[in-house]
Parts: sequence; structure tokens; C-alpha cells
Amino acid sequence: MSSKAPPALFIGLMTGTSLDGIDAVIANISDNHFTLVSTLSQPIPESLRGEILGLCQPGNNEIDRAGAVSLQLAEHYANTCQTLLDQAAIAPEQVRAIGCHGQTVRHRPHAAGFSVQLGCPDTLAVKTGIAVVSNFRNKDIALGGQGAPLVPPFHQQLFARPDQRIAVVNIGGMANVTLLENGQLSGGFDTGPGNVLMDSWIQQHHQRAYDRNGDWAASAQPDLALLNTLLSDPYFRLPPPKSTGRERFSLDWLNEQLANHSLTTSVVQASLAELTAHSISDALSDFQPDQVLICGGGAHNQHLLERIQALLSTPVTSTAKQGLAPDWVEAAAFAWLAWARMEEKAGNAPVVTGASRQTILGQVTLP
Ligand SMILES: Nc1ncnc2c1ncn2[C@@H]1O[C@H](COP(=O)(O)OP(=O)(O)OP(=O)(O)O)[C@@H](O)[C@H]1O
Ligand SMILES: CC(=O)N[C@H]1[C@@H]2OC[C@@H](O2)[C@@H](O)[C@@H]1O[C@H](C)C(=O)O
Repeated sequence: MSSKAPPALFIGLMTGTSLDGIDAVIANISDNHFTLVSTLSQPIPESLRGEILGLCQPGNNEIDRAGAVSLQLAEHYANTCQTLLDQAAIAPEQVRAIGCHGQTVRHRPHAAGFSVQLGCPDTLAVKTGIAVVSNFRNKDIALGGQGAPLVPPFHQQLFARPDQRIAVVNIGGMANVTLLENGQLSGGFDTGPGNVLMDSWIQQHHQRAYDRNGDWAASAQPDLALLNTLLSDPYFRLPPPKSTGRERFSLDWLNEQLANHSLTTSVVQASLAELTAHSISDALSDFQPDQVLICGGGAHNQHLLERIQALLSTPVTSTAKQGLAPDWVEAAAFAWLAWARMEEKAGNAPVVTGASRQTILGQVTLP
């Protein structure tokens, strides 16, 4: 008789650095098994988005503001869970736990570091009646790790092949890579900005949330002098382990870099797309993958994918080709990390984060 637990249902909730919405999945998970059961994406109201963005930079009265945002987010998470359960005709009692990443508003993984994700787990547990696993990053940081990226072990579970070198690239607000070498997880780190600068720039100049398909970037030629200035940021030369966020790569950072360049706004957008493409391809140059799998919202940016493909000699495809659509990979990973927590299995990968050892990640809040 096997002592292994049968598959159980878990919810994964992700609100990433792009602030484009709440991604939610229900997944059926056990040791060797992961099936997506249902998915849902819900917008974040514009006013709450503004408050979150405000908290991503140091400012006045942060504790009260963070407390209020944490509660509002939990309400939205709970409503999202309810809609997701309703659409899948699943009762809350059937779900073992919710893995709630929360909203990162500060990530300082350096000496005596910390990472802050908002979204009150107590409120979410009480409102849904489901146990919540949250605060996934700080245990890894306490062990000397970056606390990010955390998704690589899940990428390994889903996408590793015994006979191939596979790079999984998540292009969200930030971008991160996972290096899978003949079935083994051999590394992973944040490469730098993914969509965040392109989103901010088009928002500022055309009041649009993002550059659909990269059409605006594709309408101009990148400026090589600006590209070199952007790529000269020391982050790109740092060896892994490394992780980053809006603390470094923000509109303020971009405006500083633009100081000695006089360019049209479309040329800047083209150069920002090129920055993302180059920083990703540079990050993969030593690894020499046989295959590159792309996930995250950037997988829908046709121009960006073409530029990444042009810079790499290996085939670049969406994770959809491997059975998981790019939009759900991160939320699915947090369902999987909730499963790992409930099964008391290690969630972090020291080869990625630099932590001194493997450890169980996250705190459980019962309803
Ligand atoms: N059709 C599209 N064309 C171009 N870009 C797109 C398209 N669809 C989504 N995106 C980009 O994807 C972003 C959202 O990506 P995603 O949901 O992966 O980010 P996230 O989860 O917030 O980020 P992170 O991985 O940093 O936490 C949008 O802000 C936008 O820039
Ligand atoms: C601190 C934080 O929220 N980091 C995010 C962000 O978005 C992408 C990249 O930067 C990655 O390091 C991480 O998210 C994913 C889910 C991760 O931990 O793997």
C-alpha cells in the first residue's frame, strides 16, 4: 500500500510586479502530478493599483497605508477565490489550501534583508473558510538567500527533460530565468526588467496599460547609445544569485538614464524592448539552452519574442506548447508551493536563491 497522499486541490493566487490583475488557479496536486482545473484573472481597481504603486516607493505614513491596502487586497483575493470556485463548481471544503503570494511592495534581499508582500492572510482565510499559506520569501532570506525567484523548482517539476538543456523565461514586470540541465535545476535568477519599463513609458505617453504585441516598440528603431547606457547598470553584470524589483528598475531610474539622450518617445520604447531582449539573451549565453520556454504576460508581446529569438540561436516557444499557458505559470507555482508547505516539503532551491540550505517556505493561517 502506498503511503503517499492522493492528489488534492489547491488554489494559487498571484499579483505580480506588473499590477495588471489577480491571477488565480485551482490545481490538483500530488508528488508526481499537477493538473490545472480552473483559471481566472480579475482586474485590480485603478484606485487600489495607485495606492499599491505609491507604496512601492518610500513615502509618508506607510504603515497605515500598507495596512489598509493589505485588507483591500485580501477582500479582492477572497472574491476572486469565490468566483473561481463557483465557476469550477468546487466547494471551499474541497480545497486544502490557498497559496497566496501577495503583492510585493518592497524587496530588499541584501544583508539583513526582507521582502514585503501585502494581502492579509487572516482576512483571506476567514472570508474563504480555506487555510492560507503566505509569506513565502522571508525564510529563504533568513537563510542568506534572495527569497526570489521561487518558481524554478516548479518549472523543474513541469518542464525538465532528462536529455535537454531548457531555459524557462518568465517575462512579467520583472523577468527571471530558470536553468534546467538534463532534468536537474542548475540555476535561476532575475535578469532585470521584463515589461515594467515598457508599461510605465507607454502609460506616461499614451495612457495605455501596456504596448499590445509590442506594436509601438516595433514602430521605431532602438537607439544603440541609449541601449548601452541602460545595459551599463551594474545589476546586469552582477553574478547570480540575484533578484530585483521596482526599487531599482522604475520610471525614476529610466529618467536618470535618459538625461543625456534626446530621443523620440517611440525610440525610447523600442530601446526598452531591446533592453529586455538583450538582458534575457545575455543571461542565457553561458548556459546555451537547447530550448527556451517563455511564460508570463511578455509571452504575448510578439515584437519582444521576435527580438529574443533573433538574439538566440535556439528555438523560443511559449510554455503553452508544453501544456501550461504562459498566463497561469506563476499562479500555478504558488498553488504548488502551498502543496509543498502543507506536505512539509522544501520549497526553495539554494542553487537559485543562494540560501544556506533547503527549507519549508510559508506560514499557514487556518480559517
Ligand atoms: N498582448 C500583449 N502584448 C504585449 N504585452 C502584453 C500582452 N499581454 C500582456 N502583456 C504584458 O504582460 C504584463 C503582465 O504580465 P504578468 O501578468 O506575467 O506580470 P506579473 O505577474 O505582474 O509580473 P511578475 O512576474 O514580475 O510578478 C502586462 O503588464 C504587459 O506588459
Ligand atoms: C520579490 C518579488 O515579488 N519578485 C518577483 C518579481 O517578478 C518576477 C521576478 O521578480 C521574480 O523574482 C519574483 O516572482 C516570481 C513569482 C518568483 O519568485 O519566482
